[in-house]
Amino acid sequence: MIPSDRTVRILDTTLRDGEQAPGVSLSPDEKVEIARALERAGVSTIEAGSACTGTGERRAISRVTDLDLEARVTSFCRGLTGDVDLALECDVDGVHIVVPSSDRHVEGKVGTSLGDNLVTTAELVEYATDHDLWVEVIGEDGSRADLDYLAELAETALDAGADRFCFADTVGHTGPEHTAKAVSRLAELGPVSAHTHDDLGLGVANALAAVAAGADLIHCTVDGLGERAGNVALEEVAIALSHVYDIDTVDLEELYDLAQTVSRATGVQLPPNKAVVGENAFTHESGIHTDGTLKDDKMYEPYAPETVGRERRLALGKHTGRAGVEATLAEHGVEATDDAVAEIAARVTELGDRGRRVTDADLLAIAEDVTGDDRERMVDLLDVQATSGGAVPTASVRLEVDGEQRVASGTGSGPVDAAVSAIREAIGSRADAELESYHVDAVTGGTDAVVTVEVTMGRDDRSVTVARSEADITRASVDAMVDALDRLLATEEKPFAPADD
Ligand SMILES: CC(=O)SCCNC(=O)CCNC(=O)[C@H](O)C(C)(C)COP(=O)(O)OP(=O)(O)OC[C@H]1O[C@@H](n2cnc3c(N)ncnc32)[C@H](O)[C@@H]1OP(=O)(O)O
Repeated sequence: MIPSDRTVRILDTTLRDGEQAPGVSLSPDEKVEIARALERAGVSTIEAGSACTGTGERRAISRVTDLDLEARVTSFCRGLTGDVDLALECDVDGVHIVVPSSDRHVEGKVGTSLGDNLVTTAELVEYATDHDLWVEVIGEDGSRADLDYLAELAETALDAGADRFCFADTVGHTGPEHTAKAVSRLAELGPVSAHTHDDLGLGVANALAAVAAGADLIHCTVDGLGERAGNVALEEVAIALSHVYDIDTVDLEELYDLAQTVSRATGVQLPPNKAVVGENAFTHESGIHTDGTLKDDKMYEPYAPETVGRERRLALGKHTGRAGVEATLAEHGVEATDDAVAEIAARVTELGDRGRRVTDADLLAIAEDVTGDDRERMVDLLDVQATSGGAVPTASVRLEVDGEQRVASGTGSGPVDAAVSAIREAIGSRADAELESYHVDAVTGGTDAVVTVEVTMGRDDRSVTVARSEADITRASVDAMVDALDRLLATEEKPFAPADD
């Protein structure tokens, strides 16, 4: 049990351990952007990188220290005074001195002895504290170390002046019982942190066990990025401590923005089912859940999506029931009789049965078919042409807008971007909408693959999702966007300015 009056702080290591995820490399600008987002969330410490890695990394760490944040900014250092010197060059507030603690790491990796390792650790801590650095000593591979030796190492570090010692489950090897046993032993000696990895999917369980046993600083990464299966995810630790134990760590409302910022910068997409920040975390498709949620929004959610800066969404698919159909139609200003709703729900399920995700546009088309309500299109795509490969990708579109033909062209970073500019030019700014999301999936293999483009466009407080499948990605994208625009504008009176708008 963790009492709610415990103070627990978050140390974020996205910029160091998170960046060690294969394929991830952050530019100095990206590190700065993420550090600012971490500061907004209120983490206590930002491990900005490993100064020993090279001049580029040192430049990036220095950019973060230059921000003069409230959060303590630190660097990873191996057990080498040279690494501490390099960290000092970046003007960090503190260092994590990583020393081996298991026999495997002491003898097999660093090639020293258990006794010499203690001596070196004490010397390094004194060296770093002499330079006015905040010092955390991390006993690398601590979960596989002999616990008596780990405690001796911690005592040596603390006696030499280290601010804290960190229990590291470096390879994500252990479980909550051993974590609790080790951390409670270390906590008798002084302040303890915990650094857990998710190789067994036990990162959060071990972090919470560490807190229960006395750790008061938890190393995390945003989105759980990190070596191999990753580190424990900041958003998961923060929400678990808040929701289950009533302990505040960071500003929870910042979590979604933080997750998106890191995902964009690293190029690592979030799994849809990821706790807290995944696309599906507050999305309901199945009929029973949707119906229950519409009756009481707490019915199928542990906490409100707004708590973590998100919104609830209803999705359509194989498991949709009448309540979900009625609510989604209402969002688009469509009313239907009970019989029509039942028929539309049956057709949505049928479409879902074919393995398709059902979009808003699908639902509205089914509804029109069932109710016999024809509607006039506000925007229709007559033609699109795009060229790429030259200096500037360009596109031209011919649209029918409110009964009148409009032709426009645009340029962009690629043919799709150019086509979007052309559409914007053709419809005018008063009828513009925001492209909220854009996904492309190859449905078939090979260079002749059919691609499915799914776009969500929003205008005021409404959004519409449309999917199109074609061999030509530009055509599919433009078709989907024009359809979404058409659906968004259909409920408005005179959304278009004159042609010369
Ligand atoms: C659990 C963790 O996350 S550990 C952090 C991992 N982070 C990194 O590796 C940071 C990025 N790494 C790098 O930029 C490079 O590996 C550098 C600059 C640190 C070192 O590069 P190189 O000199 O080419 O060494 P290389 O990468 O081949 O090997 C690592 C060296 O660090 C030593 N080392 C590893 N851990 C420690 C430690 N805790 N204390 C002292 N030395 C250590 C190894 O023994 C090895 O030294 P050796 O070549 O004398 O055997």
